[in-house]
Amino acid sequence: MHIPTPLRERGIDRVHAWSIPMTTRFRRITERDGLLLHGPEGWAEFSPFWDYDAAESTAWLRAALEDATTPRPAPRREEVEVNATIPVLPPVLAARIATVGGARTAKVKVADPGSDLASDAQRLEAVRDAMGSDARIRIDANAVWTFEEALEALPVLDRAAGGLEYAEQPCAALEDLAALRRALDIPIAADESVRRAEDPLRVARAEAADLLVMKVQPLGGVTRCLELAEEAGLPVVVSSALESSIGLGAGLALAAALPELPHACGLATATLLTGDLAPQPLHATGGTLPVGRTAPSEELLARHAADDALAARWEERLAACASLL
Ligand SMILES: O=C(O)CCC(=O)C1=CC=C[C@@H](O)[C@@H]1C(=O)O
Ligand SMILES: [Mg+2]
Repeated sequence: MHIPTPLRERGIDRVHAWSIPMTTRFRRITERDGLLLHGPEGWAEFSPFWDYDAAESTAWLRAALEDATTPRPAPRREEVEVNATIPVLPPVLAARIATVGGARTAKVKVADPGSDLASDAQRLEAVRDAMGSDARIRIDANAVWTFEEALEALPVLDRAAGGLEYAEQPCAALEDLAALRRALDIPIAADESVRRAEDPLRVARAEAADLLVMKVQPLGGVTRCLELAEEAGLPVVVSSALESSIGLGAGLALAAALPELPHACGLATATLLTGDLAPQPLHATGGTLPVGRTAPSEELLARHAADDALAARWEERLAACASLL
């Protein structure tokens, strides 16, 4: 694959396109794909979702370039506590994956077009039953509710879950998030209001969230996330963008470098992929993941190589983003 000049100049000497089917449909996708870039520090991942245009995807490229070419920040911890991530599934299946990898925290997807409030509540009840009373359960509504819908749904789901750790992005608008915080006793986390906003700190200034979800690629890299976290002054939950274990490693580097990490991180998503690029994929044990750089094997790069048509789309996308750097 052609390596754009600005990347070559930064020391990128290899680019590889990959594609791996997901175990379950998540975020309306059934297949995860992207590029790995190799540079002086090792391999890094560039894998913006296809609904991100070139301008928005350029932050993802900055993140990958930083990770491939500059040393990661000094870690303050060697392992990171992670949550199980539970897609919109029937209660029996949701309960089965709630404790995968020994997780003591679960994040349950709700408000999907394919589910309703009653089935979301049943999923939460099943997850609480499976995990026990001391586990933490959070939900993620991906910004789909109106304020009124959230005001109705959140107390119902809070009861079904036997208490929510927090609700992630119940509504899209900052005013609605702020009003929910005032109206309810359930902490609110901002995700889309951070990762897709022109100003990721506006949500903190608007007092519209109790905590911030940070994803390394959409926010432009580990260093930028650390700066944003310091400026925001709110607790941070590091979460993945459904990367392979190569990209998850950058999320773990951020989680390891944050001065404080009071909540489990959403980085245990390698189990949502049917395969991985690293011989030892980042699958949690004892509810944690180890911090450190993960390298792919040649065998797995070959096994999961994108076909020619997909590789050509990625080559084009890389060129477009590189020209915007
Ligand atoms: O936070 C987690 O437990 C895992 C990551 C996760 O849920 C997500 C990753 C990428 C895209 C998203 O739709 C989703 C999220 O909204 O947080
Ligand atoms: Mg989210």
